[in-house]
Amino acid sequence: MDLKALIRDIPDFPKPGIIFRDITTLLRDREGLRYTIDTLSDKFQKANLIPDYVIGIESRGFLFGPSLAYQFNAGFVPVRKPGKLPAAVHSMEYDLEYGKDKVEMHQDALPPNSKVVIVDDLIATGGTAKATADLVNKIDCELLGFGFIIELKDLEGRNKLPDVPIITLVDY
Ligand SMILES: O=P(O)(O)OC[C@H]1O[C@H](OP(=O)(O)OP(=O)(O)O)[C@H](O)[C@@H]1O
Ligand SMILES: Nc1ncnc2[nH]cnc12
Repeated sequence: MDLKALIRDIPDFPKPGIIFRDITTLLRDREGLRYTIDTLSDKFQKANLIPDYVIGIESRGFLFGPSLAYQFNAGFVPVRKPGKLPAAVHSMEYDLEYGKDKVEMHQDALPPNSKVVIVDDLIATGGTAKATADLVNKIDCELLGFGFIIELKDLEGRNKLPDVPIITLVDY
């Protein structure tokens, strides 16, 4: 299936010069959505990456992570932007193009020695995924790999990530 044909390009959003890869048009397409989740989970399984927990990154990682977790009979753990999670959190700051941002995860979200994968819709500079991997590192868990629907290759975000398999479906 041609997933790129289902992803809409919006020029100059959210600022001039950025081509926004809009996955809402993929999500609303019933065959496209099924194909996306099935293919992502097949690729994980073929690589022998079977997690106990899927970690999804707010907010667009929440659109794919739970379905993937369901396929693996795994749990889903949200990583959120600051101040959203109610219980005690681990926090990790990371650099943006201008300034800084932060991601948080509940301290008790993952039992020690859990096997986890990190899922998001898209990897650009890799800062968000790297910060999420650093959060997992704070607890004694095993990061099996990453899954992204879209990779923006030119930004070389994968070079920031730890040396585990990275599964992607569409490159730009
Ligand atoms: O690789 P990076 O340069 O870190 O960028 C990738 C992140 O940017 C987007 O999220 P965004 O921060 O726009 O938030 P959203 O999912 O809530 O729209 C995307 O969903 C990834 O999480
Ligand atoms: N070009 C892009 N399209 C959609 N989401 C993004 N997040 C970072 N860069 C993006």
